Amino acid sequence: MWFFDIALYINQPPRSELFNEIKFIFMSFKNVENKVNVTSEIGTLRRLLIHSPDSGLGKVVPSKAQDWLFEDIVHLDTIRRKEYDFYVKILLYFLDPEKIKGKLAEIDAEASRRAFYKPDNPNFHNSDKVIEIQVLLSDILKDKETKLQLVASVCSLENCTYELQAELMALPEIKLAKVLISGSIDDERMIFPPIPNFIFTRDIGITINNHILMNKAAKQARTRESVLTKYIFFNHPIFADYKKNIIEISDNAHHFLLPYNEIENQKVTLEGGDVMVVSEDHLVIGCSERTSLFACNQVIKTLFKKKVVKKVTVVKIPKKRDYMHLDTVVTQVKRNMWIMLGSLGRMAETNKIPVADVIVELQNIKEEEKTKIIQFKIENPQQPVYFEYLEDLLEDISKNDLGCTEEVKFIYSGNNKFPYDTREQWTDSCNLVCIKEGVVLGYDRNEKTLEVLKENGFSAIEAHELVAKMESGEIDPEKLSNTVVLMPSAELSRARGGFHCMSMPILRDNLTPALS
Ligand SMILES: NC(=O)NCCC[C@H](N)C(=O)O
Repeated sequence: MWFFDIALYINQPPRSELFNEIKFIFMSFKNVENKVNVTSEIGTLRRLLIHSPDSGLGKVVPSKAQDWLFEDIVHLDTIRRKEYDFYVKILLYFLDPEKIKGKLAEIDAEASRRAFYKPDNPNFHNSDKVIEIQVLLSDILKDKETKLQLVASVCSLENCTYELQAELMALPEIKLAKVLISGSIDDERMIFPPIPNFIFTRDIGITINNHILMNKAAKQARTRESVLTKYIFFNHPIFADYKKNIIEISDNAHHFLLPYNEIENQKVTLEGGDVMVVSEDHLVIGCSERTSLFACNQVIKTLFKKKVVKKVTVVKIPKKRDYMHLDTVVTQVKRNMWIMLGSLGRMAETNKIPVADVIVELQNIKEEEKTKIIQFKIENPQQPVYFEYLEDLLEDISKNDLGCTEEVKFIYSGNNKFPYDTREQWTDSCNLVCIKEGVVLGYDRNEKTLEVLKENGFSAIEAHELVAKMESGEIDPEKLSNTVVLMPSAELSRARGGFHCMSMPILRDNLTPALS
């Protein structure tokens, strides 16, 4: 079998002439229930995994907020009632309207005490389209063997005593699922840390066509999420037909023989926010703070060997907290429209603050911060193609993978004007999720970016207004187009992720051919 190492290529200068293989996508618009299939970032969303803020978010203390990857402590009731619940409502109107349409007044009545939104409550919506991961966890815990294995794994990870392990084993599954996620028993007793980032389900795994690539968390604060999801993917009936299609990546062979100080540099880590299925044949991976070059290398080899995709592009972005995953700097809005941070693309030069004398070392650091883009093809991985700018890659995807004939447009965070570009990227201006092509959810606070979206033909509607109008019938979700839904964000944005991060699509419609 051929062997190649992307590290050999990533540091080479980009070639100017790009080789574009023209290929249009003609795919069916057929959906089958309980199917796992995602072939784009923008096809109509049919099923996804989400996780509503659990009580663990309300246990983040200031001294641990940064370690647990939150920028601040959040107010639990506000984040649920005034923010995340709107996300659930909107997803249900689009994906599973029977659950909500005509019932909103009762669902949101004070007397209902949010039962519809609580996964451990008998009146929980329990949608099989908008799938709450805590429900999947409690489902698999009904099996004694799985329960035994999972409790042992978590207890080993969290260094629990044998006595605590026995106590957890004795809990009924619905309660146990809650404890394994929140880290607390009866909401009172903290037994291990919360996993507040579990709301960012994008990062736990990625559906690539009919395969699922599992993550390998880079941060200790997210390792329990990986353990829980591994058991879910391998044991829950909704993934039963796809067991052979679950892809795990592993540490490099004999990594344990390396001295500790070298292990750090050779880590294999991958988080879903770095992985985008942009077409049936093409996967884009960010090599970032969270996803290592070694992981990219392994993913490419595995996907090519299994023939899951034909093309993988690695986008190396600066390893910075600000841009922890690729989807914090770029997401797709329509087949010919992308939203991105200008400083990582062609616009990098335009809003730089002038520096009089830049010393050579600093220049080198700047060089390291440049985005590098390299594309591997299954038929000849040893001859990769380089793209100079992110826009070049995105334009190539729109035109050559998705068959776009119109002009490809780039919406820049904060209109690419300092300081709004960086401020708004920090609060996820570039992290939008498509419910269907051209209908996206994003935070309400990124005003400058929104202005540019509006200039490019988008209307904006506040989440509460959209919900009211879908309930009254004034707006038909099927007919909505070119719209950005402005989601309340005061608390959620402190967790440093947007709606792209808060969604793990498992089924999207395939894109229909582009109209020419
Ligand atoms: N895909 C994403 O960008 N996810 C956001 C993750 C935010 C979370 N606080 C983290 O730092 O991991």
